[in-house]
Amino acid sequence: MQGRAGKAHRLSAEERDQLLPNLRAVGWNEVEGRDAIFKQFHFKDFNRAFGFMTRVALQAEKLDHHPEWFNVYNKVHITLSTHECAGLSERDINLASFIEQVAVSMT
Ligand SMILES: C[C@H](O)[C@H](O)[C@H]1CNC2=NC(N)=NC(=O)C2=N1
Repeated sequence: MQGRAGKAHRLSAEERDQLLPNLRAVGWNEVEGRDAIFKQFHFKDFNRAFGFMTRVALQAEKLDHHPEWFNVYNKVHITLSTHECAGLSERDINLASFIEQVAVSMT
């Protein structure tokens, strides 16, 4: 069981300036009116979309940090935020980074 990836405090402005540009560069965007990030993923088919979700889900369990997500056929919409601090924490950044690795391997 991996420990929790990072503390659950809201990211400071400096941390955001450091950490968010890399995620914006691959399509993550801040959510209007909520301290969260969002990205839409499109896969070739449902199988790949659900395989992606399965791999992310297993990591979310290991990290005890879970996405908010929606799936219809080959599309997966993901919102990340840390409920404990009602905002973005490094756990969200870590999970987003993992999600990107899985997504790249599922194209
Ligand atoms: C009890 C359990 O450890 C907590 O509810 C975990 C579960 N997964 C979580 N996921 C997210 N995104 N934020 C949390 O604060 C959180 N807390």
